[in-house]
Amino acid sequence: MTYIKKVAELPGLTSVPSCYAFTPSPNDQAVSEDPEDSIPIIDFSLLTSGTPDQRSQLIQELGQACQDWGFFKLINHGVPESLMEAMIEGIRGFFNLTDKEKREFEGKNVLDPISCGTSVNTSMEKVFYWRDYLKVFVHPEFHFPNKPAGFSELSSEYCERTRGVARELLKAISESLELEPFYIEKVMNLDKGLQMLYANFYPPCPQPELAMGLPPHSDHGLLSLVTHNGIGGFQLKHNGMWVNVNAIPNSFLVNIADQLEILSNGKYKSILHRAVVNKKITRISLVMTNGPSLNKIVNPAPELVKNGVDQPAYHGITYKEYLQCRQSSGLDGKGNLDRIRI
Ligand SMILES: O=C(O)CCC(=O)C(=O)O
Ligand SMILES: [Fe+2]
Repeated sequence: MTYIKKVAELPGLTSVPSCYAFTPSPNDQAVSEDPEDSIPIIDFSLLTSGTPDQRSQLIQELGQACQDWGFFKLINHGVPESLMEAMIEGIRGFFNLTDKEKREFEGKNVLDPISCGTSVNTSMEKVFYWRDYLKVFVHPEFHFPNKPAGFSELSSEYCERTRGVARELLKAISESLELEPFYIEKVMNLDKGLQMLYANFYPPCPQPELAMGLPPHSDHGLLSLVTHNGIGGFQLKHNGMWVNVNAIPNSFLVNIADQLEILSNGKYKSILHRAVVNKKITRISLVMTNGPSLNKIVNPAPELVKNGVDQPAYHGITYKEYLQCRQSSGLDGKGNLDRIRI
């Protein structure tokens, strides 16, 4: 297995090696011409320190964003910008380690607390993605590579802060579903909730139209908080078209993930998104997924089944099994969720 960083740095590389070249389908390449201005923006500070009126107005906007987009940009979230920037530099430092150093952290199994590698699952793929990754379980137990120096301490703080933001958002999302504020927190056992960090490294690519950073997929947890180094490449699917999303500086891109789609019985749908690559600049992204505890069986909330739809739309499944199925079937749109749809 060769890291894509190494491939991209080969002197005189002018074309994509065939094992990274996809046949582009015209349908899939279409990107919406609409300005991205319509993507909802949620002001987190109104949730935590707004007046009761501002808070309830915001919860309504949040519910609308979850329903219409499954996605929003989060501003004024209280995580220091310096910490976010330091994390991106920590990730850069990690991928700049030697191959030998990185190999120490290669995991074998989907439930290994630390793993790094290239593409998504090279043992199954015929064509590889233009992406190196580091994936770490950071809660309920904090694991982390011990290199580069200081990165683990920084990450510990970042994980705790983003977990706090996610919990506050999940409280508001519970309310937007007309459930009591701590509903999701309690039924998902968030005190033992699995939080995972994904660091993605996409080096420049000589033919970005042939390669793919990450294929269309939805995230597996409840809610993901994404940041990046300011380089475009994140696209989400909205009304059948891909929309380019550029982050507002110092904001999070927040997406609804599969367990929240199940819990809400499909009222809030997990969003399909992907990462495209570019010719000039390395793109780094940092994704924090916040999920239930591993042994939690996730079901549609009975309160929501009674209130709206007649029948549960998904079979219950433990989060652990869900992760294992996803790993063995690969990143395939929303295929993993489709398997448990009733
Ligand atoms: O690189 C990105 O912006 C998105 C990454 C992503 O979707 C993921 O790691 O799940
Ligand atoms: Fe994702």
